[in-house]
Amino acid sequence: MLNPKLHVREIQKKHKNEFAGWFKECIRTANNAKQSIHAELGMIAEDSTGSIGAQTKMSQNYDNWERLVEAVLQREQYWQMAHDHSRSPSISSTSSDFRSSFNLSSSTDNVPADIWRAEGSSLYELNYQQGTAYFKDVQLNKNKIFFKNFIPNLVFLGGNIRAFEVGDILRSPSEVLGTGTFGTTYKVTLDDGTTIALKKLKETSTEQRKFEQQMKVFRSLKHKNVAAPKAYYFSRNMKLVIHDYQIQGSVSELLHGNIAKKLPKWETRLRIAIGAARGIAYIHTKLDGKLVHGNIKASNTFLNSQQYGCVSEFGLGEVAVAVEPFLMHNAGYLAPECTVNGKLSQASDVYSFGVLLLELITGMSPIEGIGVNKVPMVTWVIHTVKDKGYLFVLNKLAPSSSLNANVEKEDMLLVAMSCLAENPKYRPDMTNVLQRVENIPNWKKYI
Ligand SMILES: Nc1ncnc2c1ncn2[C@@H]1O[C@H](COP(=O)(O)OP(=O)(O)OP(=O)(O)O)[C@@H](O)[C@H]1O
Repeated sequence: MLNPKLHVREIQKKHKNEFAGWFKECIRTANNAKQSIHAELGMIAEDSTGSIGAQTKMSQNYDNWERLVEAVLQREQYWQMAHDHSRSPSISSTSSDFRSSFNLSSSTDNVPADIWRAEGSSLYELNYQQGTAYFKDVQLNKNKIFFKNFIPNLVFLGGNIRAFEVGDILRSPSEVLGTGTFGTTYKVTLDDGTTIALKKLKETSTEQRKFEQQMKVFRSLKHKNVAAPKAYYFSRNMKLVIHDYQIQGSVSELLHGNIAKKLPKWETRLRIAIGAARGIAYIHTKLDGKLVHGNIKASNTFLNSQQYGCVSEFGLGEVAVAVEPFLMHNAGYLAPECTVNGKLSQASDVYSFGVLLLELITGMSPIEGIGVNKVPMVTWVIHTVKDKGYLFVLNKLAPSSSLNANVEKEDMLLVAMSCLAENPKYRPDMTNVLQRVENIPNWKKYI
C-alpha cells in the first residue's frame, strides 16, 4: 500500500473547481448505480431465522454491486483526477498522520472536504458534511491520482469505531436482539471480534436529504452520557443505523432480566439516574434547545464506561416510519398529553424520565401490576403518594435496610413525582431535574 501523503495542495489550488465537480459527479453516479442495483437485488433479505449474516448470495450481490459501481466510475472516467497537471504530485514518507488535505469546497453538501487514511485500517477516509465514506485504495501513477474501489455505502459519524463495510456486516454472524418501534436490532460480530448493534429500520419513505440531516444532528452530539449512532447506511430499500454494542446490556435487562430478581446496588442505580439526566439535559440544549429525545425508557438506557447511565435511540422518529407516540413500544413511559395530541416534547421526555426514576427506585417495570386489581406501578405510585405519602410507598415497594439509601430514595421519589405532573406546564425542565438528581447522593457514605 502506498503512503498516501500526497502533495496535492498545489494541484488543489489550481484545480479546485475541477476536483469539486469530479467528486459531485462521482457521488451522483455511484448513488444512481447503487440505487438501481438495489432495486434489482432487493439487498438484505432476512432469512427465516431473522439472521442477516453469512449469506453467500448476498455477498455475491454486494460484489456485483461493487463491480457495477466501479465499472460506471471507470466508464465515466471519473477515476482520473489530476490529468494534465503541469506539476506531478509526489509521495512523501515523512508524514506521521497521513493527512493530506484536499480542502475542497466543503460548504456544499456532498462535496468531500478531506481524505486521509483511516486509523488502523487499509481504507481511506473521505469526509464530507454528513459523515465519512471510504475508499479502499488510493494510487499514484505518474502524474495521476486514482481512487480505487469507491465504497459509497456506510457513512461513519465519528467516534472510536473502526471502518468497515456493508459487505463485512453481511458476511458476519448476527443475532436478533429485539424488535422495537422503528425496526429490528441485531448484534453483529465482525471478523476482528468487534461487536456492533445494527438497527434495520422498518420500511420508510424518508427522503435521503432529511435522513442525512438527522444524521448530521447525531454527528454533532458528543457527550459521554449520550450513545449516539456511529454510522448509517441509506438506500431506497434499506436504512441501517449502527451503534456500539453495549456489552453490559440495557438498564431494563439490569433491573428485570435477572432471574434471581437481584437488583443492581443502589449506588449503581443512582449513577444510572444521574448519567441519564445528564444525557437528556444535554440533548435538550441542542438545536437551539428544540431537540427532543422522544423515547426515554430503560431498554434505551445503558451504562457508559464510567458506570453512569447513558441514553440512546433518540430522534429516530424523525427519520423512521411515521409512528404515533401511543403506538410506540413505550408502554408506561408516555406522558398523558401525548395520547391526546400525539406530540412528543421536552416536557414529555421529562415525564418519561420520571417513570425511569420510579423504575430505578422500585426495580419494577412501569406496567407491572400492583394489588388485586393489578394497577400499573406508575399509576399506583402517583395515586398512593397523594393518598398515603412518600414513606408508605417506599416501605411497600422499595424497603431498604440502610438509612442513607432510604433518605436518597425519598429524595429521588420527590424528583420523580415532580416530573410526573399531569400537566406538562408544571413539570420542571431537564436542567432543573439534573441539578436535583445530582444533589441526591451522599457520596461520602459510599466511600
Ligand atoms: N447498542 C445496543 N447494545 C446492546 N443492546 C441494544 C443496543 N441497542 C438496542 N439494544 C437492545 O436490543 C433490543 C431491541 O432494541 P430496539 O431499540 O430495537 O427496541 P426497543 O428498545 O425495545 O424499542 P424502541 O424501538 O422503541 O427503542 C432491546 O432489548 C435493547 O435494549
